[in-house]
Amino acid sequence: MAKVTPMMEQYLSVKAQAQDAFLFFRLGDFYEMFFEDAVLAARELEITLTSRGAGAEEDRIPMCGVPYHSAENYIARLIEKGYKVAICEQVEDPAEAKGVVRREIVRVVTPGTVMDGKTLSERANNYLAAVVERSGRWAIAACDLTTGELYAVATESAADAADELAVYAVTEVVCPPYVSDRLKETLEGRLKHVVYTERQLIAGDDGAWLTERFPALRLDGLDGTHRSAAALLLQYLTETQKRSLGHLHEVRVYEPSVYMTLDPFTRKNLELTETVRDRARKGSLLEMLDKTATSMGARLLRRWLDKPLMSAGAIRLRLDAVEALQKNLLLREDMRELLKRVYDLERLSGRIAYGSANARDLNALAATLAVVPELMELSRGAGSELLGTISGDPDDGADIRDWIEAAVHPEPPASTREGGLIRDGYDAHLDKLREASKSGKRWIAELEQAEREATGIRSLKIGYNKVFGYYIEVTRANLGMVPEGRYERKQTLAAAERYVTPELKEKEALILEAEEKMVDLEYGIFQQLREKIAAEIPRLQRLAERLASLDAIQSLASVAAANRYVRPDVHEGFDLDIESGRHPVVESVLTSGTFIANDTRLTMDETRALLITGPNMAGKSTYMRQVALIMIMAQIGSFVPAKRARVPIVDRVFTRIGAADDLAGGQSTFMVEMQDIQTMIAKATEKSLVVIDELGRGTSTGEGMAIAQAVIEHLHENVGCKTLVSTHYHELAHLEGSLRYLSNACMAVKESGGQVTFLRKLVSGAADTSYGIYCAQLAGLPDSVIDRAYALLHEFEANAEARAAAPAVVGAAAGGGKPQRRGGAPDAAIHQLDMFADWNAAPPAPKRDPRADELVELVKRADVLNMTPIEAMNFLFELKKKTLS
Ligand SMILES: Nc1ncnc2c1ncn2[C@@H]1O[C@H](COP(=O)(O)OP(=O)(O)OP(=O)(O)O)[C@@H](O)[C@H]1O
Repeated sequence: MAKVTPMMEQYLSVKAQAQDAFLFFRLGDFYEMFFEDAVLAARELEITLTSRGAGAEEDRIPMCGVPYHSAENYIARLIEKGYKVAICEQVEDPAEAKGVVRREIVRVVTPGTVMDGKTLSERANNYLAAVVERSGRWAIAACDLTTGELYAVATESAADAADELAVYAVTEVVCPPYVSDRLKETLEGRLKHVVYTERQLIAGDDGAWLTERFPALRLDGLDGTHRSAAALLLQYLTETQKRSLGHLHEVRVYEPSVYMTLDPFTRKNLELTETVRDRARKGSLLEMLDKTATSMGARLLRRWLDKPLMSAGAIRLRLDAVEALQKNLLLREDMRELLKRVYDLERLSGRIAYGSANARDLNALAATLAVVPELMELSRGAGSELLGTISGDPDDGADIRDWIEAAVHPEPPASTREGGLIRDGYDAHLDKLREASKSGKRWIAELEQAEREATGIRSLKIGYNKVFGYYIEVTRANLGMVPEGRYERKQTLAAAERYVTPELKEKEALILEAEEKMVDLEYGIFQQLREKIAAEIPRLQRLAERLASLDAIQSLASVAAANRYVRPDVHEGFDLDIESGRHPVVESVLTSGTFIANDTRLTMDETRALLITGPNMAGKSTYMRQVALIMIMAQIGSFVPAKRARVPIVDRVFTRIGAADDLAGGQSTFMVEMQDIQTMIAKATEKSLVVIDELGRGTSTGEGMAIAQAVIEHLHENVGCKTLVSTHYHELAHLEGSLRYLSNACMAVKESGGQVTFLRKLVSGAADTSYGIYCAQLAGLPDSVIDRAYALLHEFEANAEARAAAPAVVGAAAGGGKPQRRGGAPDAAIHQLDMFADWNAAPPAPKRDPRADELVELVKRADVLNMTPIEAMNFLFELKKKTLS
């Protein structure tokens, strides 16, 4: 483009500072976008693309725009789609500008830095993280800009860093390019909707940079790697926010080992915060546990669930507090009622720091502070150490509340630029101006009466509009009575004429001047107050944290009381002993009393691993998940769904479900499963809990079974962790004989009159069958298919028996014999029924056809789940050829 207009020149130079964002360029009442921004925005926002001349006529450029008053909506839509928006405003008064009005970017909104709008959930944090790598250590600095929380943690590998990022459910990651490549590779799409923003590390000394730019920021405990991450994060925030970040006043550093590690897959699979099927909060453990009354409490409870504790002392402190409230219904109810009056102090503080809080926000702050003394009084009386600490802090923000109550009008408008913000009597000058404006208005009201009398026009009115100011209005019928000379015509309407008089004009000038001054003065007073409060933000944040903790504890106590949960006895040993445990979520959706409770005993000296076989639909997955959930609940300080529970502290919970259940995940799910198993084997310790549902299902039976056995043996021999494995491979039951600490268990069923009832009771011993065909029958498959399936099964079993008669090929890895302690026969009342007992006596097996055997063998060996469609076609073609040959 040869020559551009001065305005375009300005646009291009501003755009150069916001390459990776849409530039919303303010022109009058619109934000305009040009060039590629315009083309893309028109498509994403479904708005009309136009063009305008930018210099020479042939250089028409694409453009589109959105009205500034509805820009928030458009910005939110772009952010939701993972874009960034740089907002460029006029920064000088057009009247004073020489040439093009100066324009600057005032803020860049990005997915990780949204401060308001509907993109932001009230009950969840919105984290932005910076990630750096230094000599193999990966540090993360994560910040929720809306609340001012700022954390730093360093991990030893990219995989661990990825786990941490998943905990924060970050929406945006700022990192150098090589780090983003590694993270993307490690996360492999497991963290959905993350925007990667590539930035280089800051040049020079991170620590010096931080102290120079953020002198008030506390950096205790940060090492060099943490500091790099914090500096990168704050540099990005400075670049995008272009304003005070006074509410970020402390970086909290922690060791990853102070919390239980839960990888993204385990979180997802256990449905801790959202369900697998529709990623909804409803149906998750969080939804079950969340009876908080405030958004702060809801966010804190989620953070607790994201990071279960590892210290028995800290867990017991929380449990004591929960117990104190669980036992005291009245206290709990009173607390809840008071908490309902508490506003989101964390986000209010953020808005105050940002200078975007309005007068209503300050009133909300005062209303919140008003509740604090009573809440703390209740908390003090509850009789728990943690509640005592929370209420022991004497700061209730009474001074801040007084400032607000003295100054701010009880019912102010949402805008801070229209006056009406400040109470009468607060500022003498403002009162004077108000009086002047009021007396002017009184004078005008009196004038109306006087003019009616002077002219004899009874319908004469004095009105006001923004364009013409005050005027005297006379209807057309009365125009003849208008005094000649004294009234000056100003505006003609269809039914009336409007006039002014010199004295009305003079009064108007006085009133408007007073009002303008009043608006400015009120805004000035308000701003001063807001800044004064901004200096107290660390206090407000501490208070917010105390209130959030009360709410989270109150929530856990309410849930415990409502669902008959018990206090777990948490200890640092190995043994797990749950009497009559229940699955908190499944139980809540079943009609009361129908959930069948089950015991769990995993001990160092007897059973460390359970191999659970049993029919489909019998409740294996539910049972294993319930054990994991109970352990996680205990470590966040929650009561648990059981009659009694002694729960050891675990460092990690791993879960893995069969590949076939995870098909939505992508192409090679079996590969992903194996990678997860690899991580599990590498990371699990004796203090971990491993839950594997349908191990090795994604490949052929032989290989699947071999892998399952090898993994179980490895966990048993080399790790010694608590393990729950469910399998369809009943053949693996023999492992009980060779693995000292493994026991068989199964889900009991009862049969009567050809009907199978799942009893959902875990009993010792191995199941004989999966009842898969029975399930198929329940699902309504035609009788012909069911009959044929039974016939084939019978045949397969006969083959298997024949093979079993040959020399054994599967040897036990565990050396040494194991005492005979097979699980024993199931309860007499509960038969591990052999569905095929009748079958053995039933029609003789069809005559053996070697060709059919070969086909069956081929089909059995086929790894269908890992075949491409073409391979599957070829395979089918081969089969067909063989049947014809
Ligand atoms: N203890 C229980 N009490 C009552 N109902 C239960 C119980 N456990 C499971 N259920 C019900 O049984 C259904 C099947 O349970 P689950 O998915 O755990 O079975 P499964 O043995 O893992 O089956 P599959 O092997 O087919 O995956 C669940 O949807 C649940 O509603």
